[in-house]
Amino acid sequence: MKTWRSRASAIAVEACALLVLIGCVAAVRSPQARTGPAPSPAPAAAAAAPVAAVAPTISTAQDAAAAGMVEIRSLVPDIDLEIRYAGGDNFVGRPVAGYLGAACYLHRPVAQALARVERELRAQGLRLRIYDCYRPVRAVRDFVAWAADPDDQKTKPRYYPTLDKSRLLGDYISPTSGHSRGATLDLTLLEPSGEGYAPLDMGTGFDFFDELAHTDAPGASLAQRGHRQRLRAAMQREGFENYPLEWWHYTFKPEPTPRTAFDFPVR
Ligand SMILES: C[C@@H](N)C(=O)N[C@H](C)C(=O)O
Ligand SMILES: [Zn+2]
Repeated sequence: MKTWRSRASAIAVEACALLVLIGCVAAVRSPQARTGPAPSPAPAAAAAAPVAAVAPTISTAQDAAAAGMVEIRSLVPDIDLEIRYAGGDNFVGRPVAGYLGAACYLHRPVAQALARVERELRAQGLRLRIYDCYRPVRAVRDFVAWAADPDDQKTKPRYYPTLDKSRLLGDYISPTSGHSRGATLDLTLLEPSGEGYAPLDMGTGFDFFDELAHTDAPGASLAQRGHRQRLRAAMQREGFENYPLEWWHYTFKPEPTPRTAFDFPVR
């Protein structure tokens, strides 16, 4: 027959086991235990957001050369650049801090890989349009401050009509963006149109923060998903990985400086 002492120790063991289990579940659910921010409801959102697992250190490099980066036009002089954060046509609705000009800086091997993508696409009659490349840390801080201001909703109809502004930080705007490490860029495909080139229909515009922008969104038409897959295939062939929540966002792997972010201005 069990004594009260042995019954008490059995209960204590069970209680400990329960606590361990609760601890494990809490750890799995805790944002600190994940590499990315809060999960989105759609299946594609199960992918980890492009947030550094360890906060990167910020380099003191004052310009691209010191950072080991090159401007893409030094390799492809006529590449199509539409650097949105250097002007007012973006989700913030004004030029973003740190963008003093419209330029695309990337670490040299990343820029070289991008030049190869452009060359392969030109052979198929297509081209790239680049929306953003290296993004200074101060620009990311500007995004974070904008996201924290609920009074400024002027770009909501165009950029996040279905989402509350408080939901953008994390899945759609990273507070420690890979762009600041110089191996990530945002881009789309262009096709011949009239005298020049026009963007292929991707189903949403650049920086449209919505499930429809998830690369494999079931809501996109077959043709739109086909265009997204064409961009993804061309980028993957040269070592770039897509972020599944944004059809336009790619990172070259392995990153040349995975633990270092930069803060020199884009000019
Ligand atoms: C803001 C958007 N263009 C983008 O780049 N989003 C990802 C998640 C990022 O901020 O790194
Ligand atoms: Zn991006």
